[in-house]
Amino acid sequence: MIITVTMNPAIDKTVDLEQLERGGLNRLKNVIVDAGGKGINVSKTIKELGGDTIATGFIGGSGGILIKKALSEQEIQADFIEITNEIRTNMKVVERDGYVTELNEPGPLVTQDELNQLTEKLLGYANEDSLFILAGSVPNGIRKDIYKDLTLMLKEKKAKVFIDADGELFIHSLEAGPTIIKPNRFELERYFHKDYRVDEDELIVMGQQLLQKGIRTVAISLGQMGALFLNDNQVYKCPGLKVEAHSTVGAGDAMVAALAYGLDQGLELTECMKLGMAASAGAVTTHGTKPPKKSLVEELLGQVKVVRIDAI
Ligand SMILES: Nc1ncnc2c1ncn2[C@@H]1O[C@H](COP(=O)(O)OP(=O)(O)OP(=O)(O)O)[C@@H](O)[C@H]1O
Ligand SMILES: O=P(O)(O)OC[C@@]1(O)O[C@H](CO)[C@@H](O)[C@@H]1O
Repeated sequence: MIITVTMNPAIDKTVDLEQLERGGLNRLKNVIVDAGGKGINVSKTIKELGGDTIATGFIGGSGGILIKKALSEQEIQADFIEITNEIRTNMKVVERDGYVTELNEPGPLVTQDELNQLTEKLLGYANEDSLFILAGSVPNGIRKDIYKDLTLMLKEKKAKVFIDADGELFIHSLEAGPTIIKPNRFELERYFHKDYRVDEDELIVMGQQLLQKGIRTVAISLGQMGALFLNDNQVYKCPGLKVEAHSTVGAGDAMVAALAYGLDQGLELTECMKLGMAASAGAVTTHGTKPPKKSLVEELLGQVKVVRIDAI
Protein backbone atom coordinates (compact mmCIF):
# COMPACT_ATOMS: atom_id res chain seq x y z
CA MET A 1 0.00 0.00 0.00
CA ILE A 2 1.18 3.49 -0.83
CA ILE A 3 0.63 6.09 1.89
CA THR A 4 1.05 9.73 0.86
CA VAL A 5 1.87 12.22 3.58
CA THR A 6 0.95 15.87 2.97
CA MET A 7 1.81 17.86 6.07
CA ASN A 8 1.05 21.16 4.34
CA PRO A 9 -1.91 20.69 1.97
CA ALA A 10 -3.31 23.62 0.04
CA ILE A 11 -6.25 24.83 -1.88
CA ASP A 12 -4.61 25.59 -5.23
CA LYS A 13 -6.07 28.54 -7.13
CA THR A 14 -4.78 28.55 -10.70
CA VAL A 15 -5.50 31.78 -12.55
CA ASP A 16 -4.85 32.93 -16.12
CA LEU A 17 -3.41 36.32 -16.91
CA GLU A 18 -2.21 38.01 -20.09
CA GLN A 19 0.94 39.26 -18.41
CA LEU A 20 1.76 39.77 -14.73
CA GLU A 21 2.12 43.51 -13.98
CA ARG A 22 4.41 43.88 -10.99
CA GLY A 23 3.19 46.77 -8.85
CA GLY A 24 0.01 47.11 -10.90
CA LEU A 25 -3.61 45.89 -10.81
CA ASN A 26 -3.87 42.39 -12.25
CA ARG A 27 -7.36 41.28 -13.28
CA LEU A 28 -7.48 37.51 -13.14
CA LYS A 29 -9.32 35.24 -15.58
CA ASN A 30 -10.46 31.61 -15.29
CA VAL A 31 -9.95 30.79 -11.64
CA ILE A 32 -9.58 27.02 -11.18
CA VAL A 33 -9.72 25.60 -7.66
CA ASP A 34 -8.07 22.24 -6.87
CA ALA A 35 -7.29 20.16 -3.82
CA GLY A 36 -3.51 20.51 -3.70
CA GLY A 37 -0.36 19.74 -1.79
CA LYS A 38 2.28 17.40 -3.16
CA GLY A 39 1.24 14.15 -1.46
CA ILE A 40 -2.42 14.76 -2.31
CA ASN A 41 -1.49 15.28 -5.97
CA VAL A 42 0.50 12.05 -5.87
CA SER A 43 -2.56 10.19 -4.55
CA LYS A 44 -4.70 11.69 -7.32
CA THR A 45 -2.32 10.45 -10.05
CA ILE A 46 -1.89 6.99 -8.51
CA LYS A 47 -5.68 6.66 -8.42
CA GLU A 48 -5.91 7.73 -12.07
CA LEU A 49 -3.28 5.13 -13.00
CA GLY A 50 -5.39 2.44 -11.35
CA GLY A 51 -3.59 2.13 -8.03
CA ASP A 52 -4.71 2.57 -4.43
CA THR A 53 -3.35 4.98 -1.86
CA ILE A 54 -4.15 6.32 1.55
CA ALA A 55 -3.77 10.10 1.67
CA THR A 56 -2.78 11.38 5.08
CA GLY A 57 -1.24 14.45 6.73
CA PHE A 58 -2.80 17.47 8.44
CA ILE A 59 -6.09 19.03 7.44
CA GLY A 60 -8.15 21.85 8.94
CA GLY A 61 -10.77 24.53 8.41
CA SER A 62 -12.99 25.11 5.40
CA GLY A 63 -10.12 24.31 3.02
CA GLY A 64 -9.78 20.96 4.75
CA ILE A 65 -13.46 20.19 4.18
CA LEU A 66 -13.02 21.00 0.48
CA ILE A 67 -10.00 18.71 0.17
CA LYS A 68 -11.74 15.82 1.91
CA LYS A 69 -14.75 16.27 -0.39
CA ALA A 70 -12.51 16.28 -3.49
CA LEU A 71 -10.68 13.15 -2.36
CA SER A 72 -13.93 11.37 -1.57
CA GLU A 73 -15.34 12.26 -5.01
CA GLN A 74 -12.23 10.69 -6.56
CA GLU A 75 -12.66 7.65 -4.28
CA ILE A 76 -9.29 8.21 -2.64
CA GLN A 77 -9.05 6.97 0.94
CA ALA A 78 -8.28 9.91 3.24
CA ASP A 79 -7.05 9.55 6.81
CA PHE A 80 -5.86 12.97 7.97
CA ILE A 81 -5.22 14.41 11.42
CA GLU A 82 -7.71 17.23 11.93
CA ILE A 83 -5.92 20.33 13.15
CA THR A 84 -7.38 23.43 14.79
CA ASN A 85 -6.07 25.92 12.24
CA GLU A 86 -7.09 26.58 8.63
CA ILE A 87 -4.93 25.15 5.84
CA ARG A 88 -3.39 27.48 3.26
CA THR A 89 -4.37 28.68 -0.20
CA ASN A 90 -1.66 28.76 -2.90
CA MET A 91 -1.96 30.80 -6.05
CA LYS A 92 -0.54 29.75 -9.42
CA VAL A 93 -0.49 32.52 -12.00
CA VAL A 94 -0.25 31.24 -15.58
CA GLU A 95 0.66 33.93 -18.13
CA ARG A 96 -0.19 33.68 -21.81
CA ASP A 97 3.42 32.94 -22.74
CA GLY A 98 3.32 29.90 -20.44
CA TYR A 99 5.26 31.40 -17.53
CA VAL A 100 3.95 30.17 -14.17
CA THR A 101 4.44 32.16 -10.96
CA GLU A 102 3.63 30.29 -7.74
CA LEU A 103 2.63 32.16 -4.57
CA ASN A 104 2.64 29.59 -1.77
CA GLU A 105 1.52 30.49 1.75
CA PRO A 106 3.55 29.14 4.71
CA GLY A 107 0.68 27.09 6.15
CA PRO A 108 -1.05 26.91 9.54
CA LEU A 109 0.49 26.44 12.96
CA VAL A 110 0.56 22.76 13.91
CA THR A 111 1.01 21.71 17.55
CA GLN A 112 3.34 19.05 18.95
CA ASP A 113 0.29 17.04 20.00
CA GLU A 114 -1.04 17.09 16.42
CA LEU A 115 2.37 15.98 15.13
CA ASN A 116 2.46 13.13 17.68
CA GLN A 117 -0.96 11.96 16.47
CA LEU A 118 0.23 11.91 12.85
CA THR A 119 3.45 10.08 13.73
CA GLU A 120 1.45 7.43 15.56
CA LYS A 121 -0.89 7.06 12.59
CA LEU A 122 2.00 6.62 10.14
CA LEU A 123 3.70 4.03 12.33
CA GLY A 124 0.40 2.15 12.45
CA TYR A 125 0.49 1.79 8.66
CA ALA A 126 4.19 0.87 8.45
CA ASN A 127 5.27 -2.64 7.51
CA GLU A 128 7.38 -4.34 4.83
CA ASP A 129 4.60 -3.90 2.25
CA SER A 130 4.13 -0.18 2.73
CA LEU A 131 5.63 2.66 0.71
CA PHE A 132 5.42 6.12 2.25
CA ILE A 133 5.66 9.30 0.22
CA LEU A 134 6.77 12.29 2.29
CA ALA A 135 6.26 15.23 -0.02
CA GLY A 136 6.25 19.00 0.04
CA SER A 137 6.86 21.67 2.64
CA VAL A 138 5.88 21.47 6.30
CA PRO A 139 3.62 23.95 8.09
CA ASN A 140 4.59 26.27 10.93
CA GLY A 141 5.61 24.55 14.15
CA ILE A 142 7.14 21.52 12.40
CA ARG A 143 10.93 21.13 12.45
CA LYS A 144 12.83 20.83 9.18
CA ASP A 145 14.35 17.48 10.18
CA ILE A 146 10.94 15.82 10.51
CA TYR A 147 11.29 13.82 7.27
CA LYS A 148 14.61 12.47 8.52
CA ASP A 149 13.08 11.37 11.84
CA LEU A 150 10.02 9.84 10.17
CA THR A 151 12.16 8.04 7.58
CA LEU A 152 14.28 6.46 10.32
CA MET A 153 11.16 5.34 12.23
CA LEU A 154 9.42 3.98 9.13
CA LYS A 155 12.54 2.16 7.90
CA GLU A 156 12.82 0.56 11.33
CA LYS A 157 9.46 -1.04 10.55
CA LYS A 158 10.79 -2.20 7.14
CA ALA A 159 8.70 0.27 5.16
CA LYS A 160 10.03 2.00 2.02
CA VAL A 161 10.22 5.79 1.98
CA PHE A 162 10.09 8.15 -1.01
CA ILE A 163 11.08 11.76 -0.30
CA ASP A 164 10.17 14.71 -2.52
CA ALA A 165 11.08 17.90 -0.72
CA ASP A 166 13.39 20.84 -1.09
CA GLY A 167 15.71 22.98 1.01
CA GLU A 168 16.49 21.94 4.55
CA LEU A 169 13.84 19.21 4.56
CA PHE A 170 15.60 17.50 1.65
CA ILE A 171 19.09 18.01 3.08
CA HIS A 172 18.23 16.52 6.50
CA SER A 173 16.21 13.66 5.03
CA LEU A 174 19.24 12.35 3.11
CA GLU A 175 20.91 11.45 6.43
CA ALA A 176 18.21 8.83 6.97
CA GLY A 177 18.84 7.07 3.63
CA PRO A 178 15.37 7.10 2.07
CA THR A 179 14.59 4.38 -0.49
CA ILE A 180 14.00 6.78 -3.35
CA ILE A 181 14.22 10.53 -3.92
CA LYS A 182 13.25 12.88 -6.77
CA PRO A 183 15.18 16.12 -6.54
CA ASN A 184 15.10 18.54 -9.45
CA ARG A 185 18.37 20.06 -10.70
CA PHE A 186 18.03 23.17 -8.47
CA GLU A 187 17.66 21.06 -5.33
CA LEU A 188 20.81 19.11 -6.21
CA GLU A 189 22.79 22.24 -7.11
CA ARG A 190 21.82 23.74 -3.78
CA TYR A 191 22.70 20.58 -1.85
CA PHE A 192 26.14 20.38 -3.48
CA HIS A 193 26.71 24.17 -3.12
CA LYS A 194 27.01 24.80 -6.86
CA ASP A 195 26.29 28.40 -7.77
CA TYR A 196 26.17 27.71 -11.52
CA ARG A 197 24.04 25.52 -13.79
CA VAL A 198 25.71 22.11 -13.65
CA ASP A 199 25.90 19.93 -16.75
CA GLU A 200 24.61 16.40 -17.19
CA ASP A 201 27.90 14.71 -16.21
CA GLU A 202 28.02 16.67 -12.97
CA LEU A 203 24.39 15.79 -12.22
CA ILE A 204 25.22 12.12 -12.67
CA VAL A 205 28.21 12.36 -10.32
CA MET A 206 25.97 14.08 -7.75
CA GLY A 207 23.37 11.35 -8.13
CA GLN A 208 26.02 8.68 -7.65
CA GLN A 209 27.20 10.35 -4.46
CA LEU A 210 23.64 10.19 -3.16
CA LEU A 211 23.44 6.47 -3.98
CA GLN A 212 26.50 6.00 -1.80
CA LYS A 213 24.48 7.32 1.12
CA GLY A 214 22.30 4.22 0.90
CA ILE A 215 19.54 5.66 -1.28
CA ARG A 216 18.39 2.94 -3.69
CA THR A 217 17.06 5.08 -6.53
CA VAL A 218 17.68 8.69 -7.45
CA ALA A 219 15.43 10.35 -10.03
CA ILE A 220 16.63 13.79 -11.12
CA SER A 221 13.91 15.75 -12.89
CA LEU A 222 14.99 18.33 -15.44
CA GLY A 223 11.70 20.00 -16.42
CA GLN A 224 11.06 19.92 -20.15
CA MET A 225 14.56 18.45 -20.69
CA GLY A 226 13.37 15.17 -19.15
CA ALA A 227 15.01 13.25 -16.32
CA LEU A 228 17.97 11.15 -15.20
CA PHE A 229 17.55 7.97 -13.17
CA LEU A 230 20.26 6.24 -11.14
CA ASN A 231 20.06 2.88 -9.45
CA ASP A 232 22.96 0.64 -8.31
CA ASN A 233 25.47 1.00 -11.13
CA GLN A 234 22.95 1.96 -13.77
CA VAL A 235 22.37 5.44 -15.11
CA TYR A 236 19.56 6.25 -17.54
CA LYS A 237 18.42 9.36 -19.29
CA CYS A 238 14.95 10.02 -20.69
CA PRO A 239 14.55 13.10 -22.89
CA GLY A 240 11.44 15.18 -22.15
CA LEU A 241 8.35 14.47 -24.23
CA LYS A 242 6.95 17.06 -26.61
CA VAL A 243 3.55 18.05 -25.30
CA GLU A 244 1.39 21.16 -25.28
CA ALA A 245 2.06 22.64 -21.86
CA HIS A 246 -0.70 24.42 -19.92
CA SER A 247 0.57 24.31 -16.35
CA THR A 248 3.77 22.62 -15.20
CA VAL A 249 2.53 22.72 -11.59
CA GLY A 250 2.26 19.16 -10.33
CA ALA A 251 4.44 17.59 -13.06
CA GLY A 252 6.95 16.49 -10.44
CA ASP A 253 4.15 15.00 -8.34
CA ALA A 254 2.91 12.97 -11.32
CA MET A 255 6.42 11.61 -11.80
CA VAL A 256 6.66 10.69 -8.10
CA ALA A 257 3.26 9.03 -8.30
CA ALA A 258 4.11 6.94 -11.35
CA LEU A 259 7.49 5.86 -9.96
CA ALA A 260 5.87 4.87 -6.66
CA TYR A 261 3.02 3.06 -8.40
CA GLY A 262 5.49 1.14 -10.59
CA LEU A 263 7.70 0.28 -7.62
CA ASP A 264 4.69 -0.91 -5.62
CA GLN A 265 3.59 -3.08 -8.57
CA GLY A 266 7.08 -4.64 -8.68
CA LEU A 267 7.93 -3.21 -12.13
CA GLU A 268 11.54 -2.98 -13.37
CA LEU A 269 13.16 0.44 -12.93
CA THR A 270 13.07 1.11 -16.69
CA GLU A 271 9.30 0.48 -16.75
CA CYS A 272 8.81 2.77 -13.72
CA MET A 273 10.86 5.44 -15.49
CA LYS A 274 8.77 5.22 -18.65
CA LEU A 275 5.59 5.54 -16.62
CA GLY A 276 7.09 8.50 -14.73
CA MET A 277 8.00 10.29 -17.95
CA ALA A 278 4.59 9.71 -19.53
CA ALA A 279 2.64 10.70 -16.41
CA SER A 280 4.67 13.87 -15.79
CA ALA A 281 4.43 14.99 -19.42
CA GLY A 282 0.69 14.26 -19.26
CA ALA A 283 0.39 16.41 -16.13
CA VAL A 284 1.72 19.52 -17.86
CA THR A 285 -1.08 19.34 -20.43
CA THR A 286 -3.78 19.72 -17.76
CA HIS A 287 -5.19 23.03 -16.51
CA GLY A 288 -4.77 23.61 -12.78
CA THR A 289 -3.35 20.93 -10.50
CA LYS A 290 -5.03 17.96 -12.16
CA PRO A 291 -3.68 14.43 -12.63
CA PRO A 292 -3.06 13.27 -16.20
CA LYS A 293 -5.75 11.02 -17.69
CA LYS A 294 -4.74 7.36 -17.82
CA SER A 295 -5.54 7.18 -21.54
CA LEU A 296 -3.11 10.04 -22.22
CA VAL A 297 -0.39 8.41 -20.10
CA GLU A 298 -0.82 5.20 -22.11
CA GLU A 299 -0.59 7.14 -25.35
CA LEU A 300 2.54 9.04 -24.24
CA LEU A 301 4.22 5.84 -23.03
CA GLY A 302 4.94 4.92 -26.63
CA GLN A 303 6.97 8.12 -27.08
CA VAL A 304 9.32 7.64 -24.10
CA LYS A 305 12.94 6.97 -25.01
CA VAL A 306 15.32 5.42 -22.50
CA VAL A 307 19.04 5.95 -23.08
CA ARG A 308 21.44 3.93 -20.95
CA ILE A 309 24.49 5.94 -20.00
CA ASP A 310 27.75 4.21 -19.11
CA ALA A 311 28.74 4.99 -15.53
CA ILE A 312 31.22 7.86 -15.31
N1 LIG B 1 7.33 21.57 -20.35
C1 LIG B 1 7.40 20.25 -20.19
N2 LIG B 1 7.22 19.39 -21.22
C2 LIG B 1 7.28 18.05 -21.06
N3 LIG B 1 7.51 17.44 -19.88
C3 LIG B 1 7.70 18.23 -18.81
C4 LIG B 1 7.67 19.66 -18.89
N4 LIG B 1 7.89 20.16 -17.65
C5 LIG B 1 8.05 19.10 -16.83
N5 LIG B 1 7.95 17.93 -17.53
C6 LIG B 1 8.04 16.57 -17.00
O1 LIG B 1 7.80 16.61 -15.61
C7 LIG B 1 8.93 16.13 -14.88
C8 LIG B 1 9.05 16.89 -13.58
O2 LIG B 1 9.21 18.26 -13.89
P1 LIG B 1 10.16 19.21 -13.00
O3 LIG B 1 11.58 18.81 -13.19
O4 LIG B 1 9.78 20.61 -13.36
O5 LIG B 1 9.71 18.79 -11.55
P2 LIG B 1 9.53 19.65 -10.24
O6 LIG B 1 10.56 20.74 -10.19
O7 LIG B 1 9.43 18.71 -9.12
O8 LIG B 1 8.10 20.29 -10.55
P3 LIG B 1 6.90 20.74 -9.60
O9 LIG B 1 7.44 20.91 -8.21
O10 LIG B 1 6.44 22.04 -10.21
O11 LIG B 1 5.88 19.68 -9.71
C9 LIG B 1 10.11 16.27 -15.85
O12 LIG B 1 11.14 15.34 -15.53
C10 LIG B 1 9.45 15.99 -17.19
O13 LIG B 1 9.33 14.60 -17.41
O1 LIG C 1 4.79 24.63 -0.71
P1 LIG C 1 5.07 23.20 -1.10
O2 LIG C 1 4.48 22.24 -0.10
O3 LIG C 1 6.49 22.93 -1.41
O4 LIG C 1 4.33 22.93 -2.48
C1 LIG C 1 2.93 22.99 -2.53
C2 LIG C 1 2.48 22.96 -3.97
O5 LIG C 1 3.01 24.05 -4.72
O6 LIG C 1 2.94 21.75 -4.56
C3 LIG C 1 1.95 21.24 -5.45
C4 LIG C 1 2.55 21.12 -6.81
O7 LIG C 1 3.67 20.31 -6.81
C5 LIG C 1 0.77 22.17 -5.35
O8 LIG C 1 -0.43 21.44 -5.36
C6 LIG C 1 0.95 22.93 -4.08
O9 LIG C 1 0.37 24.20 -4.07
